[in-house]
Amino acid sequence: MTRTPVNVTVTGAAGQIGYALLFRIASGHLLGADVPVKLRLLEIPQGLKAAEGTAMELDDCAFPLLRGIEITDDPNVAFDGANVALLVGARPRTKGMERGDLLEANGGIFKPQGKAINDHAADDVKVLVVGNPANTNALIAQAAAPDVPAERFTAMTRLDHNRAISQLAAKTGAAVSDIKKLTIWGNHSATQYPDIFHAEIAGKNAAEAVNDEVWLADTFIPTVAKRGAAIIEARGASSAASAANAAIDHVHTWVNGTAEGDWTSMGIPSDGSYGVPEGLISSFPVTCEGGAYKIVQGLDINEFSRTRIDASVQELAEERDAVRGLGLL
Ligand SMILES: NC(=O)c1ccc[n+]([C@@H]2O[C@H](COP(=O)([O-])OP(=O)(O)OC[C@H]3O[C@@H](n4cnc5c(N)ncnc54)[C@H](O)[C@@H]3O)[C@@H](O)[C@H]2O)c1
Ligand SMILES: O=C(O)C[C@H](O)C(=O)O
Repeated sequence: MTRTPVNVTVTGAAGQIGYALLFRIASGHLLGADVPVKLRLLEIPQGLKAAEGTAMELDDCAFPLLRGIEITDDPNVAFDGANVALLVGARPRTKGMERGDLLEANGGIFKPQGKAINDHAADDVKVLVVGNPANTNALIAQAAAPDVPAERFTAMTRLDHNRAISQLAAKTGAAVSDIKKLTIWGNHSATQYPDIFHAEIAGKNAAEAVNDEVWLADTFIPTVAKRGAAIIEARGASSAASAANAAIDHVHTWVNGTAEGDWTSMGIPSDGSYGVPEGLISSFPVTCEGGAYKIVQGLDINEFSRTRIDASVQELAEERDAVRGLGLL
């Protein structure tokens, strides 16, 4: 049976994450090896020529699943009929720019894109925001799309989740595939909290296996939370292939489900669970099934975790108040 292609829109398509992302979408890693895709690439006018170059390379791969590429600088065209929207393009922080300036500049991007999704996307649209500050950009886009169910707007903390698994594997000598139920809580920022208290290594509790609170507090948490800055320092540019890989993982899991006995981390609108104020887009442990996610309930949060979750959530609330003050919500 021939399947109808899924429309996948990627913003910031000519950027470095876009370059690492598009070939994997077209080769079937985003949705599945039997799911044809049509790509829509959104760029600003200065980025269109480079996006055309990337599209030429995509053509040159002769991917069997790729059923078309459209390039545009108009969000209304880019999101028309979109089933999956990957919002990667964002305004990077430049010298002398304050956090408020960054939020305002990104408001100018994510508000119109949210409106375009509201007006033109397919009924089943799923949105992943990668562009930073990802959680608050997702909130801005979601607020501009009142006709789209709020839970369809998500922010990426899967890169943090993957980083944490890798650090834990390195510390314990375990295989990455043996580590389950790790959680990133809060914001995709240096305040995020990677939680190993409910994680398992080959079925055993990870915190007990590690048994080293000093390593946890002074090495593991800051290493994961500041990994983005460490990559920038080492590479001279922010993470790209690993960010693209995490975007693929995030959507693949959302659409195809979490494995039995495991969960993942996603930035999603809070329903008030775990004391996170309703509406904030915060990272939670979630399971996915049938194209929908659910927050894992009933986890016991100890004092060590509570303080750190609260600090990151507080930062999210401040970002929300700042964009509200700018009239973006
Ligand atoms: N959430 C995460 O884990 C995570 C990880 C890595 C990077 N990021 C963020 O992802 C974003 C993209 O990173 P990058 O390295 O690809 O940046 P980049 O500068 O290489 O590319 C960004 C692209 O976006 C385009 N763009 C800007 N405004 C746009 C708009 N209004 N519409 C469409 N396109 C637009 C630019 O022209 C550029 O081509 C950054 O904000 C970065 O901080 C997030
Ligand atoms: O940290 C950054 O600024 C880039 C990105 O968000 C990352 O986590 O690698």
